[in-house]
Amino acid sequence: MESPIILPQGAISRASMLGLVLCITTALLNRFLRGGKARKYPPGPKPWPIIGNMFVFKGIVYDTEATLARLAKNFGDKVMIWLFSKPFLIVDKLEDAKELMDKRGSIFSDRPRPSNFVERVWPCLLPIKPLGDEYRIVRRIYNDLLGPKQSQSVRKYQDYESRMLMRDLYNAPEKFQVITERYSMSVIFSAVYGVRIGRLDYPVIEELFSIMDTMANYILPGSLLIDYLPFLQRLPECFQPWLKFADTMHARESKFHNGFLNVLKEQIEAGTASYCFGVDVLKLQEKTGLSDEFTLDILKGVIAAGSETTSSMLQSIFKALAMNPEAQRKAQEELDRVVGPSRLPHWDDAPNLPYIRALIKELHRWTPLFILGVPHASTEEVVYRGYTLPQKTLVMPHVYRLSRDPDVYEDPDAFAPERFLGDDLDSYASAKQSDFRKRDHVNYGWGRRLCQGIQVAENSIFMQVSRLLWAYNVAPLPDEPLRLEDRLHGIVKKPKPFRLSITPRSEEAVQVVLQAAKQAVTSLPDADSVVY
Ligand code: HEM
Repeated sequence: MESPIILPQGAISRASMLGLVLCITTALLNRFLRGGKARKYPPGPKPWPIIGNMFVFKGIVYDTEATLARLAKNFGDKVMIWLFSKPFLIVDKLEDAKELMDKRGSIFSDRPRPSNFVERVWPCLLPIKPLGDEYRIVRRIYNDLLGPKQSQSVRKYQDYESRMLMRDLYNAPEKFQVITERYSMSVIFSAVYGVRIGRLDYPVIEELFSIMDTMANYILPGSLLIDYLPFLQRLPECFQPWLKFADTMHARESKFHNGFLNVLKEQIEAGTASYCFGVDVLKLQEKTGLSDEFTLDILKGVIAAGSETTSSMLQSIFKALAMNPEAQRKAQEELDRVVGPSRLPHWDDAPNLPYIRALIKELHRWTPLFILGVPHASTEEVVYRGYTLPQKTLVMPHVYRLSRDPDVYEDPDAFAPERFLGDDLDSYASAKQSDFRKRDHVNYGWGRRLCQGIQVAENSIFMQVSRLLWAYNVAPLPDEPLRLEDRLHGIVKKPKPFRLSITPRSEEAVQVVLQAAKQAVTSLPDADSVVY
């Protein structure tokens, strides 16, 4: 269905004509101010008067990989593009990404101000929140919530759900993408609300997917008219129909999440609640008097940041493993030696599985979650390597290229977990290394905006990779060659639906998987009890 506020692809030129008239004064003023001093900007395509590189920007939104490859070929590893007077710097080199977003983190840790539409729907979505008091409060709360100790406390849900996942893969291997989606959703909802998701076809979960699908059309930068014509946000509210729609979506989402929070509150009252992040946030609310809305927004934010990301990563992992049988074989040899044939791998095995650790790092490097990572905005003008980067420059890490930077990774296109053997640091510690060459991968971002869910995510990935390879062989089907570049359009580039062969490694493995699922216990209520 066409929406009056989403920008259909062909409408950009119409939008720009309208913008041309209304932006002219501001843009000329901007140009005059910018041109005051002689500045050398990084190379990039020549901007059009007023609209800048709007058409290149459109290419980045709708045809990301091809457009970025063209820009790199024509202009090198640092490319500046302009959207009206807003500068964007695309970086392809790990050294530059580290220098800007990590070493100059005091300057490059802001986010672009989201449109008033996105702000109204997700007031507390930390990954897109600009710096400010509210950002600092939420970041501090998340630091406490998602730290190593709390992440350990929710491991029991990851263990439980991964047993269900292993069993489901045996029963319906062809549904591995849905099975993985359910696993990721159930882990994050268990961790946040203490409510598990046994099935994806519950009406309440269908409502979640419906909200997510609707919002996917609006959140991608460049998909709304106001992304191109931001001055429209200064019109009186009655002339901004998208705000009414934003309020409706926010209310719909709140209703959904309140259903989950109410189940948790009932459990707390009855004295039967298991530990989850919601328990901590409700205690904090009692202590500090946070409003109900803010409390709910904090919890919503964890779900939003942690569900699609993990699910997408886990699905890519299936594909990467199938494409790399030799690495799979080596991992299985290690699992057989360390874990043996009669039980599933467990947390305690992790320190004794160096190849699995290296394999997980390589999976992050080889098939990163984002092609173009989450942008960092600067709060002041800097001169970097002779180039001026104006205040509010958006640094866009080209994660796919960064993960194949030949200055750091030998034979970067090869899938070679061996490159990480001997690197015992976890991804969080590795991100803090001052030498960019020593960091394992950049899938969790940089500096002060580094992903706060690393521990939760890494635990989920360890459970899936170690148990999957212990129990199953994953291989491509003869009639379906697998290609990394087959991804869906969206912020998180999920793999397009694909098929695989997933077969048990032995009859004994099947028995262990079925037994482990049978013996698994949980006291968490299921989402079918949620009233929304
Ligand atoms: C494999 C899974 C995941 C990947 C690859 C991932 C990656 C990322 C990336 C690239 C960023 C932006 C970093 C930057 O701007 O430099 C980010 C931000 C964030 N992530 Fe994750 N993430 C994952 C899972 C999770 C999970 C499970 C949670 C929560 C439980 C989470 C919570 C967050 C939060 C709160 C932020 C915002 C940080 C900020 O802007 O200050 N993430 N993540």
